[in-house]
Amino acid sequence: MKISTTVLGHPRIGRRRELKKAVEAYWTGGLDAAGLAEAAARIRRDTWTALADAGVELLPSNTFSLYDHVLDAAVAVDAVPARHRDLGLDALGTYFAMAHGTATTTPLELTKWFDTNYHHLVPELAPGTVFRAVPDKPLAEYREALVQGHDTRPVLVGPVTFLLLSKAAEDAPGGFAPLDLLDGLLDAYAGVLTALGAAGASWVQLDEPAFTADRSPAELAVLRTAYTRLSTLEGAPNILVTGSYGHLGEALDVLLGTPVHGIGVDLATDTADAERLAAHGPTGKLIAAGVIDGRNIWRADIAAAAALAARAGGDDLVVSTSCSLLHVPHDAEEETGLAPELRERLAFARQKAGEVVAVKRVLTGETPPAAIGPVPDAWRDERVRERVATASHEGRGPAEERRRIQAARLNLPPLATTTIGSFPQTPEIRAARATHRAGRISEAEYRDAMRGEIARVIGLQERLGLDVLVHGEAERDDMVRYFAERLGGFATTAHGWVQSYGTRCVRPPLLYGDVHRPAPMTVEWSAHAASLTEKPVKGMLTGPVTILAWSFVREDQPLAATAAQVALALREETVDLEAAGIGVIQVDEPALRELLPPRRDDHAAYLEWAVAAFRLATSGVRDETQVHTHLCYSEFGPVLPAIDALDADVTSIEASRSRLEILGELREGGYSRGVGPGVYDIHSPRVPDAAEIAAALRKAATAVDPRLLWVNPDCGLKTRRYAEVEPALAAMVAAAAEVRAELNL
Ligand SMILES: Nc1nc2c(c(=O)[nH]1)N[C@@H](CNc1ccc(C(=O)N[C@@H](CCC(=O)N[C@@H](CCC(=O)N[C@@H](CCC(=O)O)C(=O)O)C(=O)O)C(=O)O)cc1)CN2
Ligand code: MET
Ligand SMILES: [Zn+2]
Repeated sequence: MKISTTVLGHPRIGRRRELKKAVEAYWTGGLDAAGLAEAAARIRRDTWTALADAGVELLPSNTFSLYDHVLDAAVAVDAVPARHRDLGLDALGTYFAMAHGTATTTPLELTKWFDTNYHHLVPELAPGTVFRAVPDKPLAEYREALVQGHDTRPVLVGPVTFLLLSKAAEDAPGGFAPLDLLDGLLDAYAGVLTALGAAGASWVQLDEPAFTADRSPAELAVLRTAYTRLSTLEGAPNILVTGSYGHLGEALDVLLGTPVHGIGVDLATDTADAERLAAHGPTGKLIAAGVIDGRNIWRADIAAAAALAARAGGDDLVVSTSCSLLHVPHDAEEETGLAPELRERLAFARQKAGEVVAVKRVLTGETPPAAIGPVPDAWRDERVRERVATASHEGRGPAEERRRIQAARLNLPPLATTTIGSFPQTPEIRAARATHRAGRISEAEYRDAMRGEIARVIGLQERLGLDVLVHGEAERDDMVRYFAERLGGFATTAHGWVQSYGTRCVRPPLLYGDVHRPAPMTVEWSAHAASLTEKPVKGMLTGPVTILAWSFVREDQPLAATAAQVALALREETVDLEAAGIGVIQVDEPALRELLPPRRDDHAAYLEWAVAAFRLATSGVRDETQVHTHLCYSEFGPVLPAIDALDADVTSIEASRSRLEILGELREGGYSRGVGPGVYDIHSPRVPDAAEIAAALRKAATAVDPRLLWVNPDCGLKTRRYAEVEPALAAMVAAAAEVRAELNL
């Protein structure tokens, strides 16, 4: 029996976010293309060195990306939309134009990468799309590693997942589906693979995570066709097909029936594929057993992982991670500020590479597995457990009734305008936070700076004529981390950055113990904002599901139990906000869709606890207090009934990059609550004009009852600059007035 070790991918932002800094400097002219290339090469070198030092034998390449690996895949097959190609920019310019648009062109749509907090760009395809192999990037990275002494396995998004993640271009005819383009795409992939083979690569990894979700017989047939063809190509490397973020199930049987050379399974999310492989008997293929969880940061039980790998693998076993390590930070050893009993339980990318090697050593009998001690008693809180056991999420009156009471209290115009919560995080705000953290300004000085910022943001919203104001979230470095820093049971890291999209990164908190709220978290800021204006100010909280989704969560109890603890803490906060006179409270759940399991069989159980947690968090306030929620970043079809069950009074929802498609779905579902479909995209620096927003509003008003309609951007404004935000919001307010007059509301 042969055993070796690998990881399916690696963090690519650099240990200190060097990539973010380099790319952003390139955009603003502070760094030239050569400087950017150098920074990128340093990160790749560090990655290969780190993996080799950890003892990993089979190293991947092309796991690096300047922005996004799905965008890279689109470029590798020349799937560049005409509007970006026609800009006439150089390759790098075209690449970044696809990623974030220009003053005159919209970017590709951005959406969630499976059930993770990573976001990928969505390739746009049309019947006329002509694919062509453009293997430059994987080839260059393969050769670069080779020069450094590493014969790597280039990694690409698999062709079928590529098509399933793509969307039909806006001008594509009705019946067109990206899968129609399979033949042409396989030709292009064949070109890329044979180029890599000619350069000396003996293996490539093609990721097909789309097959850990339910797939139709037709889609499974496409998988069979694709891999039968690609694995019998003259001159191509051996192919390792991986399925991450769930079990492959039927797709595993399909792949076993093709001549593909290796299969990677995610056994950390679900062990079902190990059973399927064990039942199958000898496969004659390399099996990459993903026993080390690529998505969470708790140290693995090495003995259990070894047993699982042995069950899945046959004569040619590769101990591996369940997915790319893209979703975890670089190195837990750097977190010297954490309590030792917590730090010793953590495994970030560097430790996970070590775990893969440790599993092999156990399997080969070289070393016994190290044991992990029991969870410390101090992490339990019996009072929290008691309160959760007796909590109820009943309490508010019927939605219709609430609507009437709130309308009388708030006295808002139809098509009321608002924003999603955050205003730009300016260099001044960040600098104030950095100097405060460094101890160079006092708590009081920092608070004064934030209060001043709130006053400025309130003044701006009054000048712009918005109807429901926000305090702007200046005091929050991140909408989850901010709460984690104020809740018991959480810890935060100093350097634990993870890429969210492009150059945007987050430091997910560690949720290790029972959660409780020692003191109010947001009341001071919201009350200050409300004291500065006659208009209603929305209190702003992050919901329980999103707090879990964007943290690394304990695994010693069901998520539902942890969610209820977080929800109770938030409920206490809503009650305090209400008591402070805040009449509108928004509880953001942008990650509601994200945690939805890939298999339909698992949806109901998830949605039940997710909805229950949201309702627990929001049902403690009186009927006259208007509860808003905000959802973004996904296709919401599968969770529409759950959105209704949240029982929020108003829901704002990302819609502009997906061309308001959500509205049709809402209408069909008979949605009868307040709804604010995002009328412009805030993820691009492009400033919309009033005519374009008015057009979006007219479209929205035909899809839902205009009396239910709110007017707001797609998401918060924290990533934008004031130079973009002010004209965009002015255009939004003007468009609302125009359409309000037209509709005679
Ligand atoms: N957790 C989470 N997930 C999410 C979202 C979100 O808001 N939060 N939004 C969606 C989209 N994702 C996003 C993710 C990140 C950012 C974002 O803007 N991130 C910032 C970092 C935010 C942050 O923590 N800022 C810190 C500053 C951290 C920092 O850079 N510190 C410097 C030093 C301080 C300085 O000089 O700024 C350093 O460590 O080097 C602060 O404001 O205090 C970034 O990448 O630039 C935006 C959207 C989906 N998922
Ligand atoms: N209230 C938050 C904001 O405006 C919601 C963001 S959803 C990713 O930034
Ligand atoms: Zn949002």
